[in-house]
Amino acid sequence: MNGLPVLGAGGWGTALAVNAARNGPVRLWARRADFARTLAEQRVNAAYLPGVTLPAGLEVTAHLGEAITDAPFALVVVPSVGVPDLLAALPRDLGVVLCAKGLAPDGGQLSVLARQLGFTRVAVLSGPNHAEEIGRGLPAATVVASRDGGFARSVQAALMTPGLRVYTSDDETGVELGGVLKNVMAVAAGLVDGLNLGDNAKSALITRGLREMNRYLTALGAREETVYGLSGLGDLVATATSRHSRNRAAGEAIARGEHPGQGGKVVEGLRTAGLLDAWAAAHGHDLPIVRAVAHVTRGEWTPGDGVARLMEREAKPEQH
Ligand SMILES: NC(=O)C1=CN([C@@H]2O[C@H](COP(=O)(O)OP(=O)(O)OC[C@H]3O[C@@H](n4cnc5c(N)ncnc54)[C@H](O)[C@@H]3O)[C@@H](O)[C@H]2O)C=CC1
Ligand SMILES: O=C(CO)COP(=O)(O)O
Repeated sequence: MNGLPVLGAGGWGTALAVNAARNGPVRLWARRADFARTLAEQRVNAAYLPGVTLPAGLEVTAHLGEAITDAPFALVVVPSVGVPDLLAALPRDLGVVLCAKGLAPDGGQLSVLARQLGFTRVAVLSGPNHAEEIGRGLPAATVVASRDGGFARSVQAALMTPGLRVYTSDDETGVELGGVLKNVMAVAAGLVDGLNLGDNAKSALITRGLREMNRYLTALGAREETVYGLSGLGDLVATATSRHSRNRAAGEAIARGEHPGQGGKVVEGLRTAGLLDAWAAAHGHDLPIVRAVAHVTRGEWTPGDGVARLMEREAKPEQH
């Protein structure tokens, strides 16, 4: 086997693999052998990305060693909970492109964890990128960020296609955390939708959510221009307003008193809200929307309580 390794055969891994196969061979790794066999035989990922045919240059394997042999780098596209174990199983001289939009178990960045584990070529990939649209080849743009500019450009070359415009950045923290935070804001946007609070409320939520993202990201060293780029504002808009978003749909379900599960597909914002709320409490940061989402998703506040607490905060200038 040869080609670009894409590790994780959910919706996003499959869409990235289909896109990269326009440039050359791709090896898609699925954790479960029976699932890998089904994908290889049916040439479609009916469970996570229905309606998208797997092209001929895309091979599927459940053997991790086979998937990465002789490859300079791999895309890591499993949900954030699975990233630590997968990284631990990879050789440290492999470049890793972290594509999950979630946090490490300690609430820190997955890119920081990768470096702690001994990886030296680390990049993050994030942007307004619904798998359902990229899998179909609809036009989209994304960002690959790495401290190592040469590595970012290699990843850019592997993923840039007529359907996907890939920009580079050296602001790893900004690009990574934009995608993490916007998921929580999308859950909040779903709560607004499910409660039928209207367009003004949704717009206020998105705008104040962006302000909250800006406070958190810049406190952690991100550049403000990154917050207003594709991986920040771009992905916030894409997710908070999308019929595809599982995070938005989970918020909507909670507001209606239903279970937030999305048919076995990962909803990163639910886990992230709790981790970020704990981080904010421990470090004296004010993240009111994150706090409301964490309390509502844990069932400690009703969705109505969450809205009331946000509306009743102290009066202040817009810039604060
Ligand atoms: N779906 C999308 O449009 C996009 C998703 N992402 C991010 O990509 C990451 C993966 O999401 P999706 O592919 O959408 O998820 P998904 O819910 O479509 O599929 C998850 C896949 O990961 C596998 N998996 C679950 N736990 C695992 C583990 N511990 N080790 C290995 N494999 C495991 C599942 O079997 C499944 O194949 C998430 O962090 C998500 O936020 C980022 C951009 C777009
Ligand atoms: O990250 C995404 C789009 O950029 C996908 O969002 P959801 O996980 O909410 O579906």
